[in-house]
Amino acid sequence: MAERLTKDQRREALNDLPGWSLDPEGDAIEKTFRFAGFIEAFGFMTRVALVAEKMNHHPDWSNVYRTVSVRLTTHDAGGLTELDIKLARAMDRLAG
Ligand SMILES: C[C@H](O)[C@H](O)[C@H]1CNC2=NC(N)=NC(=O)C2=N1
Repeated sequence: MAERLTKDQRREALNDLPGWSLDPEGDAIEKTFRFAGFIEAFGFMTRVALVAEKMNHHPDWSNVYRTVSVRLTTHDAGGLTELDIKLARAMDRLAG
């Protein structure tokens, strides 16, 4: 199972993830993605869903019209792990 990141590892990972922020407890990272419209937002979610399923690592997220709000945490570990960082990078790539 993936190990929770240390404080230093969390800080280092976030330096490399523009737009992502740590939640107050340090157990999750969050980002709000905004798209041109609903179809673009939903297309993003569809592409991410395929990657997430392949990784067996799934986002907590919600969609309102052209906005997708994302929170990444590793439920099995009760906090942030390398899997969340990997998925965050994939989401940034798929949003671009
Ligand atoms: C059994 C299965 O491996 C787990 O339930 C997976 C599925 N997707 C998951 N997604 C996330 N974000 N955290 C998890 O701990 C997790 N665990």
